[in-house]
Amino acid sequence: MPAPKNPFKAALRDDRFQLGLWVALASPYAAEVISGSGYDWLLIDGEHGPNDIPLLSAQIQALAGSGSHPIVRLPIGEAWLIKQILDAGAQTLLIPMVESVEQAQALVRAVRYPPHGIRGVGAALGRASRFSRIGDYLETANDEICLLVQIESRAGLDVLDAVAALDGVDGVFIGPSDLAADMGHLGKPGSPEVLAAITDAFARIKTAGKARGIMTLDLEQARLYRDLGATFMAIGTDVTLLVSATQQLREAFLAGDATAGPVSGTKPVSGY
Ligand SMILES: O=C(O)C(=O)C[C@H](O)[C@@H](O)CO
Repeated sequence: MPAPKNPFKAALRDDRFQLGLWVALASPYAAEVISGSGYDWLLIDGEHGPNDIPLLSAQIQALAGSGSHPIVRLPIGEAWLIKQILDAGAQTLLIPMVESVEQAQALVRAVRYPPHGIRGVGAALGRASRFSRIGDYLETANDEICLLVQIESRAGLDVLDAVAALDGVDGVFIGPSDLAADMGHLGKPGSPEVLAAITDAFARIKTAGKARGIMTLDLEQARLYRDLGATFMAIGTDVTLLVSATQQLREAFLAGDATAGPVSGTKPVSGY
């Protein structure tokens, strides 16, 4: 029995657009709630969410069987962290702040077993092999791992073509917030200079035949990014949605406007 197929990697290979959401509440319960909302992927954020390996693993478990594929973002692309989270069952990783070809090459090797890489052999202890119940895991795992790297600085843009061309890099995610900050537009990812850099980056990634990823909290910007060729895109975060929905509901009630609730038109399950 081989390693589980990676539906997200297959979709990228077929150039099928994938819509996602950022999940940073560091709660398996919240992740499971969100997994019923129909997103193709959910980004479990180990960089800016207060997550550790056990919590990241629990959120991967919470999404099991849902239609939302878990993409785990590690805080840094260290081989030992990659080994742990792959053994825990992650099949798609997003690694932030890639700024050299050597760094990207090391990431490719970290997600692959020898002789093609350096991933430590221990999956028999982890969810990845269904605790050794997948007998052919070692021989079939490499092909079902999807490696996404983040280019989110001017240094990263300088090496983008070489990074995107690497065998084993399946997609490149442009981090608009960090890229804007590095370009001198802190807090302004929609700045014309940043948008021009993203537009150019998407074209270069497409030339390399790889998937283009991005995220935004602005639906108008999301449609623009989609028109620019985004292949996988997140359009919100659990944290900001929770803040806005709870605040809007209170304000609507206090204003006496019962129709303006953030989820008006959605009836709770009967017996609520
Ligand atoms: O630079 C970016 O933008 C990203 O990498 C996404 C952010 O880190 C995400 O946390 C939303 O703010």
